Amino acid sequence: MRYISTRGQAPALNFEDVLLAGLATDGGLYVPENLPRFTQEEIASWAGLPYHELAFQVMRPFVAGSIPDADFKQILGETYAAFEHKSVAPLRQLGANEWVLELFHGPTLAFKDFALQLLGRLLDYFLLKRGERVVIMGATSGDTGSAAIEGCRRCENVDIFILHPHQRVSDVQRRQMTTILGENIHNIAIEGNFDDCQEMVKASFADQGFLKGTRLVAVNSINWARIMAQIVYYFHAALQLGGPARSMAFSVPTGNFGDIFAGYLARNMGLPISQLIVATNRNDILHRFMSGNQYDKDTLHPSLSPSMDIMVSSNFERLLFDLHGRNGSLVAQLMSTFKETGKLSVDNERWTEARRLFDSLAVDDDSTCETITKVYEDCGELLDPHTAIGVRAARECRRSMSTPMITLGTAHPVKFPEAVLKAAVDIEPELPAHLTDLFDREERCTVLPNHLRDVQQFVAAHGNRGRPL
Ligand SMILES: Cc1ncc(COP(=O)(O)O)c(C=O)c1O
Ligand SMILES: N[C@@H](CCOP(=O)(O)O)C(=O)O
Repeated sequence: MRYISTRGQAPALNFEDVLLAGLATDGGLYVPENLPRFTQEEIASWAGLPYHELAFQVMRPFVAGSIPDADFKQILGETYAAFEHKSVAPLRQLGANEWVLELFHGPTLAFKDFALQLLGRLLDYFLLKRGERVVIMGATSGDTGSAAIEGCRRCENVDIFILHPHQRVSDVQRRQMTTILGENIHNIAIEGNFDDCQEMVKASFADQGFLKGTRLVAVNSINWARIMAQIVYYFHAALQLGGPARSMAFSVPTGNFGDIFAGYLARNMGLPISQLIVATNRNDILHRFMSGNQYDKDTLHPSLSPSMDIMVSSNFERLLFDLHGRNGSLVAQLMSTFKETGKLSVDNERWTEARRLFDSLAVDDDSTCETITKVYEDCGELLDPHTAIGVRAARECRRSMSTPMITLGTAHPVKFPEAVLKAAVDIEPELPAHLTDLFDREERCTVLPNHLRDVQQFVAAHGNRGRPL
């Protein structure tokens, strides 16, 4: 399998090199040159497979040529054994033909574990073979950071730097990152917002001189391997509810457009999906694009769903690439206009196509809390605020009552006590056994100003097991 850049100018890479990259050298994101497509019979034959075996079937074409089947199977077996629930991603029924796919039974209680538990193992696999040491830089609004640290903490050849917006992640999220101590683990709190953190990571890919020749690797969803692993659970959910013989609808709490892009790919790979709903919080650039063809930057507002406090949405570029017939020059022009003006719109035909592919809704904090309360009162399921946004959008945008509607349950409510408290439900979620002492653990974190140079100097000074590069 070969991967090409959405801006058309960077060299095509194989899976191993794409995993060990971040942004392409032309600033684009990598996508498969040809998407695999499965027949309905093939998909149907996977019913009842354990999660790691289904993952092998779905992801095998993407890693072809880079990992022998036996090694990939072993890595997947180990990856999904780290999840608490025997189904790995169980479905919970909320109402008539209405479900939540619980993606928070991994070690850090969010959907990011599905890809980052795998990514850490894949990095170890390739880096040990190559005898190479790399630096990881990641930006987080709370969940990617802890999942990346947890996924990579035992990697022998990795130094990891995670940037989060200072005082804009929940206490549980922060502590899940800052209490993992190790000479190769570095948490940096940036005096800015998530977009500032993400921009610094992307700028570092564009200019890697400060790394003195050490390779820079991404753990955010700009890394193709993240998207690849997130495709699997769409198949897993559909197969449990009678797919592919019947089609499904999915509602996806959305920020960086990675998780829903994985659903869009699952549909293009042959899984019958009749509706995909983009559910945002009040930071609604994606909803403004889907509903009015205006992908315009706005002020980023802190919300009760902090992990989705994102304005510039990385994977939107991957969609633009498809909408523009995979023409990299057109995408490069659009992205350059967006960089200069903070605004982007597409021609009417392409926008109509985007609207055919996705429905969307923006949900504010009050409606988020209302939904947490209602769902808890009606069926005893306590939603986290991100999932609640998905459920709200599912209920408001649903097109057919006879099609199963599945909302991705992206995080465990215990990570967001503020929203749960505001929703005034009579239950306080408890941290699972492996995290009960989270608030007693020592924290380590460096606060830095919102300046790229300070961050790059910090990385250069600590990038070799805490010593200078
Ligand atoms: C809990 C949670 N829900 C939803 C999202 C949105 O996912 P994506 O960025 O892939 O759109 C994120 C992070 O971005 C998250 O942490
Ligand atoms: N919500 C994310 C933001 C980063 O998104 P990613 O999927 O591109 O890593 C977070 O919690 O960090």
